[in-house]
Amino acid sequence: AASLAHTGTCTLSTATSTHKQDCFRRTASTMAQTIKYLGQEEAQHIDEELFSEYGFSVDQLMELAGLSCATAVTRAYPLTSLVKAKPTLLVICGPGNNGGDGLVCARHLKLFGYEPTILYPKRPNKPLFQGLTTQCQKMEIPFLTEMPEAGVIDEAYNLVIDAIFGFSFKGAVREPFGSILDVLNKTTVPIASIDIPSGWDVEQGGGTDALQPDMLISLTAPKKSASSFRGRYHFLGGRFVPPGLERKYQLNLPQYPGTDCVLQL
Ligand SMILES: NC(=O)C1=CN([C@@H]2O[C@H](COP(=O)(O)OP(=O)(O)OC[C@H]3O[C@@H](n4cnc5c(N)ncnc54)[C@H](OP(=O)(O)O)[C@@H]3O)[C@@H](O)[C@H]2O)[C@H](O)CC1
Ligand SMILES: [K+]
Repeated sequence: AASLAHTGTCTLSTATSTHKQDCFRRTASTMAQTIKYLGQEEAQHIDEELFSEYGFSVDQLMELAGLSCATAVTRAYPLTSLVKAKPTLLVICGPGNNGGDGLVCARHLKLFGYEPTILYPKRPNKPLFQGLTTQCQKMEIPFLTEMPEAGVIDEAYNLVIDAIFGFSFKGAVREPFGSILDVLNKTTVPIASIDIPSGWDVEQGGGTDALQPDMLISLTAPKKSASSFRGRYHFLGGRFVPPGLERKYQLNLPQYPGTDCVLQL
């Protein structure tokens, strides 16, 4: 029965439970195709409208986005599943709001029992990011002063969280992030990318030498590049979209279960 293909939830009485789970996952993923995959400008317009028309502040949405990311990570990599003796994670934060999501995510993961370490090489001189950095320091999360070598990362951490670039990334990667991405490409530890795998074109995806994350957490709605994602876990987070905005952009968001802030696609 396991070799039979289904497009709906399997009702075969002879099917194994694994087969039924596979069928269920395929059905969910077929349904997920109806979600709108956003272009770069569209994602930026939605973001701006959330602030200008809908009255949100950046810190509010960043908190919800970062909490979604931390929650999704706990679903995909529960504490009990980690292979290293300690539940260590490396969170790499970039210079924009994607990096801010990473700082919030790290803080919540610490509260969830993980041991995050942060690399934050380019810190914007703005109260929001200074506050998020202080909060992480007060949570006793260590900050690295430089990117470790690939072998050291593989030895020391269970997972890398990529919060380097999000939907405003454009052009060739500038330093110090080019070297950081080069190291990440040499690691074997799984990578969980927030919103976009860093270095990927937001719409076209990554080239042959691009990062291949094990997990992608799309915020608000997936971006076009998410259709090239081949990792194991694709989650949707950022459950804050008002109905008028969802209608205007025809996002066709799936219903989040109950009070959950994430949904596996
Ligand atoms: N509505 C939502 O879903 C929300 C999502 N959030 C998160 O915010 C990011 C988008 O944040 P934004 O600040 O607009 O942009 P990024 O984080 O993607 O990056 C901007 C910084 O990256 C630098 N940059 C851009 N291209 C390159 C490059 N080729 N090389 C090096 N550096 C680059 C850029 O530098 P500049 O010098 O150009 O200024 C910026 O510093 C979204 O993806 C979500 O993760 C919000 O948290 C909540 C709402
Ligand atoms: K990212």
